[in-house]
Amino acid sequence: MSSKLQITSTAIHDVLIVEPKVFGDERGWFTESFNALDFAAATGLDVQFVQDNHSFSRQWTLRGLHYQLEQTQGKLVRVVAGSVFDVVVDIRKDSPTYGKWVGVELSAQNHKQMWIPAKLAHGFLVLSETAEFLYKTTNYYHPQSEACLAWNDPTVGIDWPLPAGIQPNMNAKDTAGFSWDAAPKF
Ligand SMILES: Cc1cn([C@H]2C[C@H](O)[C@@H](COP(=O)(O)OP(=O)(O)O[C@H]3O[C@H](C)C(=O)[C@H](O)[C@H]3O)O2)c(=O)[nH]c1=O
Repeated sequence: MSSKLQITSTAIHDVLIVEPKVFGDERGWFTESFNALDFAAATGLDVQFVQDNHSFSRQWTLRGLHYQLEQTQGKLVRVVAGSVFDVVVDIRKDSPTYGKWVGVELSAQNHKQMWIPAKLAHGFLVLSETAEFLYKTTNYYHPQSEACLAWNDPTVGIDWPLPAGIQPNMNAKDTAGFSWDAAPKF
């Protein structure tokens, strides 16, 4: 166990919450948001990241639930401004947690990160007025094989923290996401 990283398991067996040590002082704080050696030591994983992504979203924006069928991407995700409810759905047919979902609040305040292995559907709902979402991926963007699982499929039953009467702010692609039954799986 790395002295600088706290790893917590989730209801999906290989989805991990990663919490880096935050060093506070009279000026503010410092943290190593990613350290390859510490990450490997704390998780036992050997992953190489090839792309960093950064998105800005307004409150109640919901992006997802996305995955790539080819060039599948492992993701290490975090929030640097505001807060989001980050969700992962297990779409691996041979997984003991197939069909299960996990949701965790990631925020600039809690410094929590989520490690999401490849072949999982991922999305998030913005809880704060705005949010900035950063993540590292283990493979490159491959739009031609992108798929989207519907955010509100009753079979998956994700319990999004949406206030009554509020509809999520989504693009057309995500609004037309596959139902659980129709969604391509691994
Ligand atoms: C993902 C991506 C997008 N783009 C371009 C394509 C579009 O012109 C524009 C917005 O793309 P999109 O609407 O797919 O962005 P998100 O809805 O934030 O997509 C992401 O949302 C969920 C939460 C994920 O986990 C995925 O990493 C990713 O699918 O950025 C790129 O140029 N490179 C990229 O890697």
